[in-house]
Amino acid sequence: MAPTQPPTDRRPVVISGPSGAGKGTLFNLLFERHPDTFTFSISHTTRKPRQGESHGSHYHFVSRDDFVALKSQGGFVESAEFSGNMYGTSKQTIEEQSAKGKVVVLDIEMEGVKQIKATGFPARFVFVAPPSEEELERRLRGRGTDDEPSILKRLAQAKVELEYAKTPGVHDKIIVNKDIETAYKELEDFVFAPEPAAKA
Ligand SMILES: Nc1ncnc2c1ncn2[C@@H]1O[C@H](COP(=O)(O)OP(=O)(O)OP(=O)(O)O)[C@@H](O)[C@H]1O
Repeated sequence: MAPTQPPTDRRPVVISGPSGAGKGTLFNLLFERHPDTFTFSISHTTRKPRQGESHGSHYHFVSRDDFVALKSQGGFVESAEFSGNMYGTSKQTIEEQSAKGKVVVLDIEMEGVKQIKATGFPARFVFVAPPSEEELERRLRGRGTDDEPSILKRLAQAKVELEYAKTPGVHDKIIVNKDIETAYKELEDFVFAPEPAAKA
């Protein structure tokens, strides 16, 4: 049976895994089936807003100087630069969203996961794996959102991520997304499970 009470474990849920493994599909189901329980973390970025994007809703749009200052104060749990723009998840944003009673969900790539772990920020780490590399390729092609170079890049990166995920203790839960409803149930069960007792 689907849980009717909010999760007792309030730590943010960090979801990572290769592009095309089905992270988005899974957390969209979680948001749909538990409206008002979860929220996405809103990232900071130095890139300019695109048409239709608003400050505080899609991103916190900040100047490079402000970004760098916040970073040097240890204000980000993770940050990265892509195509000349900086992106990061601020501790304050997570804390504010948690204070509104929501469980924060973060969709983060592997380097970000490493950074969050290094800061010791309390979080739960879920890795979504594809059933096989062949199926991952089928899904990436089937999705129809990427051109050939992008698909090849994602597949190469997937190998690195799948290798990293074998490191013991990195993830609290590994979900192999074969059948979507089975994988969803695993995610839901994990997210709603009580917080494990602290080790003495
Ligand atoms: N269990 C499943 N069985 C078959 N197809 C699936 C399954 N889960 C997801 N898919 C499909 O695989 C494709 C990739 O899924 P999705 O976009 O959710 O991946 P993602 O991990 O969020 O990727 P990205 O990191 O690039 O955003 C989509 O077309 C989706 O519909």
